[in-house]
This record gives sequence, structure tokens and C-alpha cells, in this order.
Amino acid sequence: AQTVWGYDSDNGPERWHENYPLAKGDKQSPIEINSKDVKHDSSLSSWHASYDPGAAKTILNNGRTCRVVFDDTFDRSVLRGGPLTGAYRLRQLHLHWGSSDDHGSEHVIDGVKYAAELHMVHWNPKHGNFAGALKQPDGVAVVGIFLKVGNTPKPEMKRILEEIDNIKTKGKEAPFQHFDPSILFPKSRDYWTYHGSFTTPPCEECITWILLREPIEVSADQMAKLRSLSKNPENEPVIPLVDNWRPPQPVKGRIVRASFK
Ligand SMILES: NS(=O)(=O)c1c(F)c(F)c(S(=O)(=O)CCO)c(N[C@H]2CCc3ccccc32)c1F
Ligand SMILES: [Zn+2]
Repeated sequence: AQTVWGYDSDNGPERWHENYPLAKGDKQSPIEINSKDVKHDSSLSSWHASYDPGAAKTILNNGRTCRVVFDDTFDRSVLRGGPLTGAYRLRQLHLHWGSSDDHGSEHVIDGVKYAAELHMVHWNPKHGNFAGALKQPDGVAVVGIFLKVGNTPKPEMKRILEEIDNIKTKGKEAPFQHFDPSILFPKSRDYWTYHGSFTTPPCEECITWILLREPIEVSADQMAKLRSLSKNPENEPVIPLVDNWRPPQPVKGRIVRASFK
């Protein structure tokens, strides 16, 4: 039987292309960003998020990540500006993390792997619905925020981490309301942007990536909390949900632009 994709040796990123041929495309994500190859683009405007806290609905452990989903049936929580044309609707946010603090992010910056990377997935309503947007090069925009372990953890991460105990195993879902994810943004709005793909199958190349330069801080305990999630369903042997990151993919001549000098 076809093994469902995952992050283990028998179903991990090196084998995704067997069932998802796009995984071997020329515009795959994540990538390694080297500052010396980045092009400062003074024409890049700043990005703006206007999120309605009431749009937050539930938090879910889908066995691959922990995901918060939002009501995206109208322009309720949107991202504008930066490299984007028009308003993109916030659909979900999720994280990638490692089995220890020295790795876990998907994008790697000048050789630095962060402990985790938070993604806010938005889609372009001009394409009708999310499924339609997946098929367009300007269909999706993902804001990536790096998480580093420090001793002045950002209190705003607490809300997500407090819910972890209610979604320990695959398939567990809990209400997650009255949450404005823009509280997670760092102070600086500096970002890198490039064109790439989902970092999970089906790996469609429909994403405008907006990676924030300034990481946010989490505590070692908060990272341990994230690592306490399991990828197995309830009442099955415990398999820790860790190392759910895809390694950097070939840049293949793509230009990474920076909004800052
Ligand atoms: N790093 S990332 O931003 O590329 C990215 C993920 F890493 C990730 F895990 C997910 S998922 O939905 O939790 C699991 C895969 O469906 C999605 N969800 C997307 C991927 C494709 C798809 C299809 C339907 C609904 C959501 C998604 C995702 F966009
Ligand atoms: Zn992601």
C-alpha cells in the first residue's frame, strides 16, 4: 500500500516525489538564504496584516503539525502589501520544529537553523477558493516567523502552547477562539521574499514567501511543550511529533529579495 507521506526514512522528503512529482520542481521550498546572494529591492513596500480575532476557530493536531484554522469565507483576516497584489485571506497557521533546540526551522539563514518556524498561510481570493489558489503562481502567501530559544520568551506564544495539552494526539482538535495571530509578529517588519512552494506534499509552486528577518523568542520549556505532541492517534504507541521540517531545496537561479539593506 502507498505509505502516506511523512518525515520518516520510509516516507520522508527524499521519497515524496514518488507520489508527488511536483516535489522535484524548480521552485521548491524551503531554501537556504545567503545574505550575499540577496538583492535589496527598494520598491518593496511594507506588508500589513489586519486580522479579526473572531476569525480564529480551532487548533488541531493533524499528526504532522499543530495547526490553528481561521474562518476564510470572506475578507475577514487579510494580509496586504509587501510583494503582494491585493488582499490574501488567512486560512491557517502551523509550526515546524526539531527534536532539539539547535534545529527545526525549514528555511536556513546564513547557515543558521532556528529551533522552529511558524507559518501563516494566506490565499488569494481572486482564484475563487483555496483549491483554485493552489494552482496559481500568485495563489498563496505564507508569512514565516523564526523561533529562537532565549530567556525573554514572547508571552504571546503562550496561548498556542497552553492548548497543546488538549491536542496531544493525532486527530485531536480543540476550540481556539478570540486570537489575533499578529501579536506573534516581531518588532521589525524587515523581510525576505521569493517564489516557492508548499513545504509539504503536494508541494505546489504557488507560494509568495515572506520571511521575517527578526526571530521571536521562546523558552526551552515552550519548545519542550511543542515536542510533547505525538504523531500517533490516542491509545496507540507514543511517537513524538518532532522534526517535521523539510530540508532546504535547490534555489535553481531564483532571486531572493530583501525589503531592507
Ligand atoms: N509549510 S506549508 O505552509 O507549505 C504547509 C505545511 F507545512 C503543512 F503542514 C500544511 S498542513 O495542512 O498542516 C498538512 C499538509 O496538508 C499546509 N497546508 C497546506 C498544504 C497543501 C494544502 C492543501 C489543503 C489544505 C492545506 C494545505 C501547508 F501549507
Ligand atoms: Zn509550514
